[in-house]
Amino acid sequence: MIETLFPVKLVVRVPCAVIEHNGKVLAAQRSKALSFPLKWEFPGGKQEENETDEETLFREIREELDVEIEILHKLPVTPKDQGWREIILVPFVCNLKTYKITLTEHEQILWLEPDTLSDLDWTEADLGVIQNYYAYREAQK
Ligand SMILES: Nc1nc2c([nH]c(=O)n2[C@H]2C[C@H](O)[C@@H](COP(=O)(O)OP(=O)(O)OP(=O)(O)O)O2)c(=O)[nH]1
Repeated sequence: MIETLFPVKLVVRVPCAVIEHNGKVLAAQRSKALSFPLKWEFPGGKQEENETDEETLFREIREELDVEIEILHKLPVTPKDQGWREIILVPFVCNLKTYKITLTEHEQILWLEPDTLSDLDWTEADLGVIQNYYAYREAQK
C-alpha cells in the first residue's frame, strides 16, 4: 500500500488589538530583531494553552504596552497561510482604560487617522484586518 503523508500544519492563534483613542488608531512597528522586522501590526501575540482569546489579548497588551484596555467589538478572524504554519489573527476593537504606554517590544507606535492606516507597511495578515475594521466603521455610521 502506498501511504501519503500529510504534514500537520502548525496553527497559531494570535489575538490582537485595534486600539482607538481620540479618533485615532494605534499601529505598532515590529522590532528589527523579530520575525517580520519593522513591519507594522496591531499589538497582541500568540495564545498560550488554556487561555481564552480575551485573556491572551489582555496579557499581551499588558506585556507589550503596559496598559489596560477594554474590548468594544470583535472583528472577523483573519487567517493567513505562511507556508509552514497558519496564523489566525483574532482582532478586537478596543479602548484604553489606562493611558501611559510603555513599549517593551516594539520599535515605535503611531496614532493614525483610520483613513491613513493602509499607508504603512503592514504584515500581510493585517491587510484583511484593516479592511474588516473599515467595514465595522462604516456599519457604525
Ligand atoms: N501581534 C500581532 N502579530 C501578528 C500580526 N500580524 C501578523 O502576521 N502577526 C504575526 C507575527 C508573529 O509571527 C505572530 C505573533 O507572534 P508574537 O508577536 O507573539 O511572537 P513572535 O514575534 O516572537 O512570533 P514568531 O513569528 O517569532 O513566531 O503573528 C498582528 O497584527 N499582530
